[in-house]
Amino acid sequence: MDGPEDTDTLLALLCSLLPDNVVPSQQALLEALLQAEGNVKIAAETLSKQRSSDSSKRKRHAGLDDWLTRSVSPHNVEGQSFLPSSATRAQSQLESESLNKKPRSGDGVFTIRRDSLPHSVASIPRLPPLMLSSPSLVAQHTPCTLHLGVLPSELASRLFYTMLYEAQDWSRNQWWLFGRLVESPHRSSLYIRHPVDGSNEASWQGITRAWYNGRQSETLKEFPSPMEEACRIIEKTVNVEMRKRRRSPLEWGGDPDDPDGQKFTWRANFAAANCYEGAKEGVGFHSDRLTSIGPYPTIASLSLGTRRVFRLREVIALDEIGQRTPKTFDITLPHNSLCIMHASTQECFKHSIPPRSTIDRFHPPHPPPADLPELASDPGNCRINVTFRFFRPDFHPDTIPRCKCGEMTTLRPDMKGRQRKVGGSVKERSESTGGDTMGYWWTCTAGDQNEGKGCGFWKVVDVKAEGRGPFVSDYNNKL
Ligand SMILES: O=C(O)CCC(=O)C(=O)O
Ligand SMILES: [Fe+2]
Repeated sequence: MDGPEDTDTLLALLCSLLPDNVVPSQQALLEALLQAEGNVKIAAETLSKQRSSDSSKRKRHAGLDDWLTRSVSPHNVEGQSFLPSSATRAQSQLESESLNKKPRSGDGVFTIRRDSLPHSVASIPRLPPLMLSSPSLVAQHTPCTLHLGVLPSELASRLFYTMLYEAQDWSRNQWWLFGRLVESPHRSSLYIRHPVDGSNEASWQGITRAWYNGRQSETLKEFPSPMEEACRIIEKTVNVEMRKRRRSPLEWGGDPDDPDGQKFTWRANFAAANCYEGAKEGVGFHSDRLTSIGPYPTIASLSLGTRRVFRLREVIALDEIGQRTPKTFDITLPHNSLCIMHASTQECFKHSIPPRSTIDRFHPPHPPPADLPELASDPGNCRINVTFRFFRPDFHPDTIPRCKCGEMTTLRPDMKGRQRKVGGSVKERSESTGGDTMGYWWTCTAGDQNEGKGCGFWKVVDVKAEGRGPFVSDYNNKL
């Protein structure tokens, strides 16, 4: 999973730490986070303790709401994130520094952070999530498709048990936020498929460092055999689906033909696996890091075990703010379902697995494989997610620009349309002309690990000058 870039991740983390009977408003959550200088554990303790004195607090929250609303002015509606995302770090370096500063004595916490407050949290009304309860509704409203019962039932069970066993060694991602080390509320791991483009595994090791937010400890594991079996089936499903869709110019165009002469073949060479144990584990809103998978990637996300809600939230461009409200969609992902995040999902939406108060118990339809050692986790209480991805050779770690910290930079889409030349609604961006209207940055994210201190490096991506490709657009030109 990716490092946190925004308030939502922080809010999700905070929610996951709260007892079921504590359900504060978003403003109350933000206030607690500010007071705790971003330490989610302290914020959670404060909120839990404050619960008994609700009536006096309500008065204070109304005051804060009022203050937040008043603080919004046309020139500062820009930031949707509580923390400036790395993509905007250069222009909001000062904000970022003020966020990392400890409050001076006598400073109201709101006074010192006035410029960096989450304007959009206060200013952009959020529509309640719309539940998309069938594959056709998913396809109609989002750039994703949902495929139920995608694997043979026995293989789905075998892969579930295998990954649950593997998950015992997975770790929680960690990163620095507000000067504190925070931890993802789920465990994850990265897997490599062999052979990868004829290159040796060592050449991809750099990717694990970036993947695990700079921690070198993890080594790449190979796909276990049921994952390989599943991957072959999933590749077929993805290719059938992709061939029905219009391709975006910046998508990978390097594997134009498969052995059957079909145009464009999607394949997976890496997989990121996640394990969510119990109702409270989840992942906050994020879009997947594009550094290795490039623009407009296709990601095939397999769900195994207990069903959970996958939440997608539109990110609207700055010029759309005030004109329309970003939509949020909930998709229930049952055991053995595949959600394909097609091209543009990462550019136009953020996604999350929100924590719940309860989850359905999962009854695996098959017993564990006889040769598998005993599991430490209760299978009825867990969800395994495997996201199959294609790491592009033209975005190999050796070719990724380094920032002044000496670390690999991160590829970020210009989700809010800051540098977009041609205006383009989310619909236009997701449907066709993505390559023409979407810009990208290389940005420093070294601060995720280095006690929050990055160098603020960012530069606009120029895929041609950087010698990347081939893209779908290059392929089309040759026709
Ligand atoms: O568990 C899921 O369905 C989502 C996982 C995810 O967002 C990720 O691995 O980046
Ligand atoms: Fe993700």
